[in-house]
Amino acid sequence: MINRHHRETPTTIRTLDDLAPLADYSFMDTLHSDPEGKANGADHAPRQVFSGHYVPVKPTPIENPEYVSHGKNLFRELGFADSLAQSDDFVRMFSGDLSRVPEPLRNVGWACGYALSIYGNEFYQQCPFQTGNGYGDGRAISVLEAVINGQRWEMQLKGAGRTPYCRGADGRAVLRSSVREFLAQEHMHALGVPTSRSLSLYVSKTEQVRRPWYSEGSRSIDPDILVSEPVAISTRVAPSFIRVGQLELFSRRARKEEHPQAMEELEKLVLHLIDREYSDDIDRSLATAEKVVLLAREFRSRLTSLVANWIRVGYCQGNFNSDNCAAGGFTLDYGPFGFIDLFDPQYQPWTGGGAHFSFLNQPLAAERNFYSFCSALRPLLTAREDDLRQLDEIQSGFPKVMQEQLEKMWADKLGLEAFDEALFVDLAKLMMQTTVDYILFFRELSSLPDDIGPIKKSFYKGRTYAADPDGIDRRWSAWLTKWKSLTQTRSREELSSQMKRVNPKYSLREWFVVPAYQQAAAGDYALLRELQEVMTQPYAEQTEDVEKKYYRLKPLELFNVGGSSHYSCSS
Ligand SMILES: Nc1ncnc2c1ncn2[C@@H]1O[C@H](COP(=O)(O)OP(=O)(O)OP(=O)(O)O)[C@@H](O)[C@H]1O
Ligand SMILES: [Mg+2]
Repeated sequence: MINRHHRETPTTIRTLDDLAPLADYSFMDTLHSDPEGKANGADHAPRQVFSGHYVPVKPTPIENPEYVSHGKNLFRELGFADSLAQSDDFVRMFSGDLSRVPEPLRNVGWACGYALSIYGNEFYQQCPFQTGNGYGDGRAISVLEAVINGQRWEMQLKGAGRTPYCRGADGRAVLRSSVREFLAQEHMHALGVPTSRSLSLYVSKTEQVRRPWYSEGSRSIDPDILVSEPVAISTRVAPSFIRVGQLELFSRRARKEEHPQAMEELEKLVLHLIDREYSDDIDRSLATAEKVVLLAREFRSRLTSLVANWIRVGYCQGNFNSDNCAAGGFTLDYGPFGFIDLFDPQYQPWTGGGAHFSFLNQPLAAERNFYSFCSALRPLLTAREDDLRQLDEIQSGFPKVMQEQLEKMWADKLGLEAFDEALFVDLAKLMMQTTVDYILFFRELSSLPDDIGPIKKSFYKGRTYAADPDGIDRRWSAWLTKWKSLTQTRSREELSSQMKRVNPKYSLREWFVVPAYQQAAAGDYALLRELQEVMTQPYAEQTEDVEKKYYRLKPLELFNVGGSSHYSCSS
């Protein structure tokens, strides 16, 4: 018999009325609201927020919202009917208008402050007040926490207008950047890489904002024109949106004893993080100090695995600051990211990012974020010598764990039982000298070619190759022979299918996305939806048509094009 008091998720959620009873705002009982925040959420002007974990903020709806797309796989996982995404009250809520949501949904959302460390160094100057009290969710506003099928999800609008942390900016996101994030999140999930997820995407038919961008075909490093672009709101979903930078904000306050509750607020945030993101790994009944040590160990394991996965699939985050590093260990903030075409350890699409956030430097950038994370936890272990020593050991052990994860990842990509350094070093050299397409190369290799014919499909044939093609081909043949000799312990079929589960066939290359958001800006969403379909099955062979269109080298004329090969901002 069904217990009528037990909150069962209906088999299918068809209306906002079905979703409303699943809302759970209990975090408001444990976390602190900014004491100066206006309860009605009419708090949109930039100001300093001195304490509290969140500020109540009412989103600013976009005018005349139109449905663009929704995360179909996520909808299925949540038990949402596809039709829900286009139903009036759902569209209204997720395009920023909370004024008419059914109870017990609330008509005020919330935004959070966070601190910033860049490559492990604490920064304050990005805050308009130079104190760190005005930095945080400048255009991200959460509107709901809900427990759906036993799992808790926070739903966060991006581009829903100003918050106290907007730093004088408009709080909007343009369609271009919203499309990029929307597609990338579901692609990453399908690639098997932990990430925030995409719920929905709505665009305004009438409201536009001006942003610096690149003229058609521009090769300029920095944007060379101002363009008017439609504003959009995408909603992303995760168990929480707590960032390493958020822990740092509260830790800095505790360290400096900025207010009497600073230490308590840090502890509450850390316990909240554990509850939302680590409840399966950390026993609730432990004391805080014990939990903190376990948290550091588990986050280290997730972060190293995450970054190894990024490299496996050819993803460069671009701006891996501590405020873009989710404390739950998943990918967050798809701003100046990119998926690699040509293998280049220094690949970095963001012109403001520098080499420290480049493709193969991501393990080091992660290490810096991990150090910021551990430093933020340290005040909670004051005078606990033994726990502090453990934390230090966990911190200093990061490079070793990272290296193990990377070696395992390269071994998997190559279908080897164990990492072979000499083979790998030879390969990396050859890939760079030949200039190969990262995705095509590993996928062709996964078909276990008899000779180098098939893998030549992945060659861009740069200058070094062109100077001695036969010589380099011979080296490839020798490499392939050596590689094969190391893979002979497994049956061919088993090896190939296993490699194809690790090496994607389709990747969300920027030059696929550009025409999709351009057409979307003109009201045509067909290409965007096609990309969504293709990129949510990245390991599948798919049809011949799809293969022709999406499994190929980047056309040479598209290299070095502003807005596609590189971008200075992404908002
Ligand atoms: N148009 C804008 N209006 C207000 N604040 C903004 C705007 N664009 C960026 N910000 C804020 O500037 C900071 C740095 O921006 P960044 O590009 O890392 O983040 P983002 O893409 O907005 O957000 P997130 O990290 O939440 O995905 C963030 O705190 C962000 O909220
Ligand atoms: Mg960010």
